[in-house]
Amino acid sequence: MSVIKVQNLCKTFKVKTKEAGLKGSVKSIFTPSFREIHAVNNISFEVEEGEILAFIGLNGAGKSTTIKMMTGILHPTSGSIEVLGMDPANQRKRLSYKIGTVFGQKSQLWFHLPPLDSFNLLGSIYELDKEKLKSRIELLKEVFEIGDLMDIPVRKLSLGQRIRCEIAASILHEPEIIFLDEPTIGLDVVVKQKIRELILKLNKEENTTIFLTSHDAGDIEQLCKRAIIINHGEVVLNETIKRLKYDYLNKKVIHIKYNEAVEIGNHDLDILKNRGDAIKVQVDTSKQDIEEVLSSLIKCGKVEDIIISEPPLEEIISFIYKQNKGGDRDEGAQ
Ligand SMILES: Nc1ncnc2c1ncn2[C@@H]1O[C@H](COP(=O)(O)OP(=O)(O)OP(=O)(O)O)[C@@H](O)[C@H]1O
Repeated sequence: MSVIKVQNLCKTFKVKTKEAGLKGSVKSIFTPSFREIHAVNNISFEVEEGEILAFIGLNGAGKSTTIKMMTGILHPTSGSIEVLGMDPANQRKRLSYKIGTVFGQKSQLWFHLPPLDSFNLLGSIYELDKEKLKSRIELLKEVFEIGDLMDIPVRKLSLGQRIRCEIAASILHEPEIIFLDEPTIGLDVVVKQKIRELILKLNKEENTTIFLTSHDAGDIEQLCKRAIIINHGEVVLNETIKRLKYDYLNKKVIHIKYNEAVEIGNHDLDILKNRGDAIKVQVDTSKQDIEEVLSSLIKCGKVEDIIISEPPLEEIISFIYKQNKGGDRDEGAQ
């Protein structure tokens, strides 16, 4: 069953333009001119109940504008949105009881208050029964391991601690859908992994539908089953992660350091860099078994260090854009 239905959605912003200098400023007062930014340009997609969907694109592609329309913050210019059978723009309050939002860069917790106070305030806003709120807070304290943080003012929490509290706060009222906009931004790898585990647990145990935007390939690979990629406010790809992995997320880079210079031999390897004692090899996992490549490299000499990395998501998205003749951008489409 689809819990989100978006059809031919458009959002156009009208922004005032001004010529440079004092003359331009005066002219813009008496004869203002405008230009249009088509932030979201005729997109359609659906999200199934219990799905974790990645909604990705480079800066300025239209992700936040779409989320804002789906949560009722912005009104569409044209097209339609249905979230849990409701029209977000006209039923924003009713919808807010059923959805949760986390904007990684903005806090919904009161900065100078401890999380417990914010949780109690949010409980009142969502009109939760006192006993139910208490037991929900107890459960979230345990699952999110935030029991020790509940009395510390939010401004004194680390970013990772704050994000754990943010996500807990966003699901206090047991929403059916949560919108996570960059939930792991700025976090170190260990905390990132913890947040990913919590998101998966939430999806599994409460069957919460998750609409996720992220610039982190790891988030997408580990959490999502499907990704929608947008560019210039248009959907350029709507594909399963399995397919995406096969087509685009299949490149891994092995950095290997030996204690002395080695001879790699006649292997069928895509060597990006060879310093003798340090070698960088790219593996296309859809064609080569990474385990086999690793074991052949390990046999070449005494290994001091191995790192396996993947290309940044931006690189992958740019590649997809080029394939779809979209081109890159960091500003609004005209
Ligand atoms: N209130 C606004 N007024 C005018 N233009 C806007 C407004 N909000 C967004 N835009 C423009 O719409 C386009 C899409 O912006 P949006 O914030 O949706 O992108 P995004 O994909 O979320 O980018 P990012 O990853 O940087 O957050 C951009 O060109 C942006 O400048």
